[in-house]
Amino acid sequence: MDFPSVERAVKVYRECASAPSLSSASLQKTGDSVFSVHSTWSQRDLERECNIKYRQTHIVTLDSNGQIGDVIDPGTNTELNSEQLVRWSPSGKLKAVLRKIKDKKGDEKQYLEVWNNIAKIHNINLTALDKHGKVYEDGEFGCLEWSSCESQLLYVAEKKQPKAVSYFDKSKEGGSEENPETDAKKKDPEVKGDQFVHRQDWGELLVGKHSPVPCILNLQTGQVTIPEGLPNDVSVGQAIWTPDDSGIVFTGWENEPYRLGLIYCRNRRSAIYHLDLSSQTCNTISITGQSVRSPVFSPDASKLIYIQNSCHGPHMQCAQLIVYHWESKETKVTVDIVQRPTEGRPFPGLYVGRFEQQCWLDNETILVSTAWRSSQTIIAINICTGEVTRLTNGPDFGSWMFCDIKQRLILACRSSPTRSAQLVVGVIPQEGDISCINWKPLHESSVILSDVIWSVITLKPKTEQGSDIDFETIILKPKANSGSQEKKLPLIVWAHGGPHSVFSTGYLLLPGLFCQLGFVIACVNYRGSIGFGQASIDSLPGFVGTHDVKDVQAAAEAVIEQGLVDRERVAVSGGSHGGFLSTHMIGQYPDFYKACITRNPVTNLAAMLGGTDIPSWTMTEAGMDFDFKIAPSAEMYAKMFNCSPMAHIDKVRAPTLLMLGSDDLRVPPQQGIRYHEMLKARGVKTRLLMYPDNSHPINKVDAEADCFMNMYTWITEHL
Ligand SMILES: CC(=O)N[C@@H](C)C(=O)N[C@@H](C)C(=O)O
Repeated sequence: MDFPSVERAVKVYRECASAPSLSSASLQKTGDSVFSVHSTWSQRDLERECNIKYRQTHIVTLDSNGQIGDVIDPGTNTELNSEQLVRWSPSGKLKAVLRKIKDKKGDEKQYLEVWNNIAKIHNINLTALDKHGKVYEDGEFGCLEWSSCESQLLYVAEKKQPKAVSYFDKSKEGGSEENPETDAKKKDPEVKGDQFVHRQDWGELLVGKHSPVPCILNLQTGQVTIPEGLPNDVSVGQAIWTPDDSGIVFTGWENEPYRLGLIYCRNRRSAIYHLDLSSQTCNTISITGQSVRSPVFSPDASKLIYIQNSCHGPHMQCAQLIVYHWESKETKVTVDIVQRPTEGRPFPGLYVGRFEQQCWLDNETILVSTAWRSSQTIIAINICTGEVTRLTNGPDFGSWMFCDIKQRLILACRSSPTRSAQLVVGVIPQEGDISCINWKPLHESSVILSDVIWSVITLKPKTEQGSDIDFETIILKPKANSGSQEKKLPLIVWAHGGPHSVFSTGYLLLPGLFCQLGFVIACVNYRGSIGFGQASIDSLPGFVGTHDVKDVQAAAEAVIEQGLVDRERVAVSGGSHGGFLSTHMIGQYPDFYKACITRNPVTNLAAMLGGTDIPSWTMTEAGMDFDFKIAPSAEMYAKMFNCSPMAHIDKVRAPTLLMLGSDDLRVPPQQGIRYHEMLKARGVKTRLLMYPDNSHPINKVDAEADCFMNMYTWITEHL
């Protein structure tokens, strides 16, 4: 078959990759029945080789019936690359902005600004205050919270460490009149001989984040204080004010005995704490020995909700929703873990990282997005009864992210495999069925793949164990060929990473690109994916390399049975655990797959254990309990090796492209390098691309684009 030219692939990449992705969106009430929608987007800029950030504003009015009236787009997109966090005050009159700026010497400085509707009214140089290290702006720990009286801001930053100096540093032996700066710095405590002490951080994508502490900026004095009374050896994040501003509530992750990588791992031991600022006493609110996160107060301040799941086992799990009554201190599980959804009770459970800042419809109902089989769905939860109502379930958009709620106006972002992100608003009915929402788009999707059609198929597993758990596959087909039997198309089978994550029917850049270029794509949500109940998740550890492999193969066969695909031209792709699966497929089905493309693949669990930021993961997925003290035995290493792709290396024949991020702390590049060397030594065609300054996702703009073009040329050369 003639594949589209490389030039065509470049053009399609430019078009599809130009789709902006939403970073944040919020609603502000700006008048009677008038709301403004501020959204921040990130977009690849191939010319500048970076992601740019910009803000868009829309105005939404409600008519006399309380329904959406006009949507006005003033066309005021503004690029904003120095803003790290933005937070509107409770009254909506002030806006706090954390900004990162390079000074004339090229050193990075962080400022906290406050704006009113006319101008900037405060600007505090946090770096110059020198009370703490960098402010956290990530999605795990980061926060920026206004006190209810709008005079204080709460955020999280790296704890200031005593300065480490050499025993031989003469400048430290005494101040001098010529060097007053040295004298001033001498006021800070100094520790001799600590310069090279290893300080563990929170791992992949959280490099340099060791010991976050809460910080309070008083806007009247311009002073920052780090509250006293914090628990020892706990990393503080997601801090919020208590309703009367007398204290703070936060998530604290245990630092001891050592940190395990936090990103993509919602099973780290943590607790919800309440610190009383005047008495400087700190108490736990949640029970200990769990993994908890995201505390949020109800609007009437009577209840605190948070998310809880086990701190043992799989890295992502179905979670409980906990309600804590602030006065009585009583705790209740309001939404429990769902083992197996059924036809009568299809809700598959909660899979939530963090609640949105404003998630309350009223004092009883919260709104949240969660994985629901192969879609991302907005649900409403009555926290008194635990009743769950699905608010989004249309055929056109499979991915819905809840953004904000003001009064009964809801702001959401939706997408599908053929349409990039689109902001929509709707009004939640006061009475009757709250899922009857007429959604109104604020703009068109910036990319529409009109030549692609998508569907989801449900499959039964072909293994005895766990055979009662079904799984799904998202299929993308080029429209022109979807009805034709004559010209069969090449197929790419795609496996997601994790393994406990999911492909949702939102905008999928790489699968969409390949489909635009004439491939059929099967994105497999094998057993163990999130969104299908806890029993599905628990069915995989101990069976990786078997159950997941069989499900991926069953999905490939099912798509071929539909008659559109040429079974002689099948390739496999995936990153990380998806790379583990891709390399397994070419080892276990050497006649079936004609090419393999993989990003930072796990190829040998036994070897990964010593180099990854999540040694616990390698043991759990191989079916063993992790203990912080464990020094694995030879049998344990054997178990990990035996379920790895490396155990099948002798059978591999498919040409294999490996793309590695040199700075990946999650799956060390040696995993891919060794696999590449083993293939070379066996005469199997292979190519290794190493992307400097890229970590696990390989998502720097130039690297990502280069990955795609190399994937395309590799596949078209070998299919
Ligand atoms: C928990 C985790 O990070 N596992 C990795 C091996 C993995 O598969 N990561 C996923 C999220 C990825 O796609 O990179």
